[in-house]
Amino acid sequence: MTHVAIIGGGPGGYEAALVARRLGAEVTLVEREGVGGSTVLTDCVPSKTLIATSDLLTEVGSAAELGVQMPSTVRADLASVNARVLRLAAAQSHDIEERLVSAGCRVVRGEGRIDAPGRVIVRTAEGEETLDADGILLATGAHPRVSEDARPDGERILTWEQVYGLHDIPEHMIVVGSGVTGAEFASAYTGLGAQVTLVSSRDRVLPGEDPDAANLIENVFTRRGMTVMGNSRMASVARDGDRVTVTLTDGRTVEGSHCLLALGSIPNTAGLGLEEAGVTLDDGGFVVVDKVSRTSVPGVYAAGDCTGVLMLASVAAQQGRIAMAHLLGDTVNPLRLAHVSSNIFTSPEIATVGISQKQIEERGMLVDTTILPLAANPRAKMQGVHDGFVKLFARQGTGTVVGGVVVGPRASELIHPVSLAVSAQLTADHVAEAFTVYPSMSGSVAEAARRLHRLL
Ligand SMILES: Cc1cc2nc3c(=O)[nH]c(=O)nc-3n(C[C@H](O)[C@H](O)[C@H](O)COP(=O)(O)OP(=O)(O)OC[C@H]3O[C@@H](n4cnc5c(N)ncnc54)[C@H](O)[C@@H]3O)c2cc1C
Ligand SMILES: NC(=O)c1ccc[n+]([C@@H]2O[C@H](COP(=O)([O-])OP(=O)(O)OC[C@H]3O[C@@H](n4cnc5c(N)ncnc54)[C@H](O)[C@@H]3O)[C@@H](O)[C@H]2O)c1
Repeated sequence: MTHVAIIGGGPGGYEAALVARRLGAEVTLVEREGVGGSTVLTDCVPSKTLIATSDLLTEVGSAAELGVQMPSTVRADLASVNARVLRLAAAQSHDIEERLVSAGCRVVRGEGRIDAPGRVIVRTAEGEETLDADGILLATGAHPRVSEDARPDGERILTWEQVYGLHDIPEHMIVVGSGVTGAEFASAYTGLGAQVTLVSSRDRVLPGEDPDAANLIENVFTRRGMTVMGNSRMASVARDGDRVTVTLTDGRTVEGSHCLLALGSIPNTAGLGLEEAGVTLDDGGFVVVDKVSRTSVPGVYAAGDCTGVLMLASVAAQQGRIAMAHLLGDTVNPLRLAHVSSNIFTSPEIATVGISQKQIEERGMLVDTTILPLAANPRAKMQGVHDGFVKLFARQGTGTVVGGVVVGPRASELIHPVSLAVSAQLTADHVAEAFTVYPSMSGSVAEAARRLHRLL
């Protein structure tokens, strides 16, 4: 039987393990922290659980518009919120481990490294174990980037992994970094009632995202009382008792009660024996892979954040599945990044799929674009939703939908018809002709598609 050794138990690793078992391989999964990985224990699952509470409070904040009087004391008990966050994360990790074990995978708690192609050494609490494997998958993820001059102390200066230890809503949270992580936490703590300052090194928040969506969210942030500091690069963070001071590279300072560092991630590729085994890394230390997750060494595959390819849980899982299909001789469809859908869990949410406006402009693609504000949607009016839009991109000539952006409440759900259209290469007319419920937010997806109708 083919033996597969997987290092790392996040979605890149555990989804691969399940596929490999289904394809008849013997599987050993090595994980040093907990099955589910950072996704489940520190990143995706905890942050979205925290955001669920923040969203509820944000919604309650608009109750008066819908004719409901709420007491002014509605507030979150952060100690209970964070206890729930950690409980849910631990339960999900446990569920995934049970799934793996009942599927017949062997899960080893320990630190793995490649000794040579075909051999993994695991350091466990009991000692060392050698695994001889026909195929190896690296799915070791990434960890928060910090700086020498901004050292997290786990109390006032925090990484996103440490915020669940807080028992009280921070009086003034300074979030440094306005990528997806920074924007989500800035939005969440604003919803939870904290004063928030977002320090952005670029001229706008979410620099890598759709410009209309980024402008909208920045306007919402400032309207809700957040201070957004553009073109502001952090040089250092210092703590003095219960105050923190963020000093910017131009000498300005910002003072608050807490600081959250959201400066990006570093791949977990050091100390894994990769260079010695001949696995090529790029300048950032990410494992270089092709579209079927192969590294430069035959039989060694890599998936997820350690590869730096679109750092999303869904992409990590897909890379892992593809790697196992390739290794074990099943039908393989190479990774198609042009079909990926993702969501930024700010309030409102920003969901995107397929090709972006930036890519359209850079590639000079002949694409028609339509943007339809949600404010005109009857359901949105009934629900008091004022911010959001649907934006669709369709190829000129064929009308094929190649991408889209939805900004609004539960945009993560509303994007699905657009995602289906992109992956099935449907035309805007197909999307327009499908019935939508009246009244519904999804009516705006169909209406936007109708606006793309062209007489060919
Ligand atoms: C705050 C935050 C929120 C996010 N929210 C979302 C979201 O909503 N949706 C989304 O799609 N993505 C989200 N992401 C991105 C997502 O979390 C990552 O893309 C995903 O975790 C990548 O999965 P992975 O399997 O590559 O790595 P991980 O989930 O990081 O798992 C890697 C595992 O490998 C283990 N490991 C590392 N080295 C070794 C070793 N030598 N031996 C044994 N084990 C080892 C680690 O302990 C870890 O458990 C978020 C990221 C952050 C930072
Ligand atoms: N909802 C989701 O799916 C979700 C949520 C969070 C993260 N992620 C993924 O994780 C990946 C990483 O996102 P991220 O936001 O953690 O990292 P990022 O690298 O995208 O953003 C970090 C930001 O910090 C800024 N920065 C760095 N040093 C700074 C300094 N000294 N002062 C001020 N700003 C500074 C950078 O310019 C950058 O804009 C992304 O691929 C993202 O898609 C996904």
